[in-house]
Amino acid sequence: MTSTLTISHLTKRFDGFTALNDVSFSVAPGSRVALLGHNGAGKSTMMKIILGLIAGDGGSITVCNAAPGSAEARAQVAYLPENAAFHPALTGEEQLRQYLRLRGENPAQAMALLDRVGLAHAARRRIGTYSKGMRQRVGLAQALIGHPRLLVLDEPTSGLDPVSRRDFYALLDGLAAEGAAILLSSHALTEVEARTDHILILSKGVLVAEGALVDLRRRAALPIVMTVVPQPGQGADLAAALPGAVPVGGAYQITCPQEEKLALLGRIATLGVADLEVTPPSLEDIYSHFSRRDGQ
Ligand SMILES: Nc1ncnc2c1ncn2[C@@H]1O[C@H](COP(=O)(O)OP(=O)(O)OP(=O)(O)O)[C@@H](O)[C@H]1O
Repeated sequence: MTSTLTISHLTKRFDGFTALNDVSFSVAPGSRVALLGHNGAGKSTMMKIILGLIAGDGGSITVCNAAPGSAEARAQVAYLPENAAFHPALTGEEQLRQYLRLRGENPAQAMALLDRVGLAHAARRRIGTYSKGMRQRVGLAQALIGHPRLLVLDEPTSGLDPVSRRDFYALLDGLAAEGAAILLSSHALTEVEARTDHILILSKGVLVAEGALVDLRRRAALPIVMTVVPQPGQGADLAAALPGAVPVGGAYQITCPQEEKLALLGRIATLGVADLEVTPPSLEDIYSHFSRRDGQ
């Protein structure tokens, strides 16, 4: 399948400072890709290059089979900045109609777009009265104009409450299911872990890890944690049978390397415990592992 976005050996320097160093990756249609990295890692720089706002210094980049920033690419790419700003005196509908006109589309689509992002009820209210979550939805509605093949979203859920975040990702899921490719940056690793298919980790301008969460987890080879709940009155026996187990609120936690997981599970099963929970390393653990390896 042809990639919607292909970046090959991309390098960007600012006055001798290397913001992106030999970065290569691609984004397939219908995939939800998270771009992670510390402050200053190069995420925004990458997005600006994808959008054609600035040029790279080396390497190549193809956006929807076109050069970034070309009319062909711009027609197929949508961007949502972290803090989308709108005219506070316009209603949601008026703002959307204006964007539609600017994109050469029929302004009558405004209500359908607002409905799609759950804002139809507030379409005739001024944006100045909208909450942050509602303004983000206006931004997303604007980004949906013209059925883009690639959505570039810069920290789209920052400042949103948990329900708004969930709704926002549900919308993205629908777009991805229709074949749109989504590249989003985020510092909210827990939600990224659950809602994206592919993860890119940038550290000081270098792509230090890339893959599905399950691949990154395997490559990081971080220990897993087992939480074992003893049968009533059996805590001391359980602790004696599992050297290294740490008591935590009536249960015992054991940390073990991935490769010893199954053997340990077998041993625990013979002990007749009341309950058992296996916690794999989180994306936060994996992210720290790959970022810190490079001195972050
Ligand atoms: N126009 C510029 N001139 C000089 N340096 C720049 C310029 N734009 C970005 N940089 C530098 O490039 C590096 C990457 O910046 P960038 O904004 O891409 O990081 P980021 O990963 O988006 O960070 P954040 O999470 O804080 O938004 C930083 O060190 C930044 O200071």
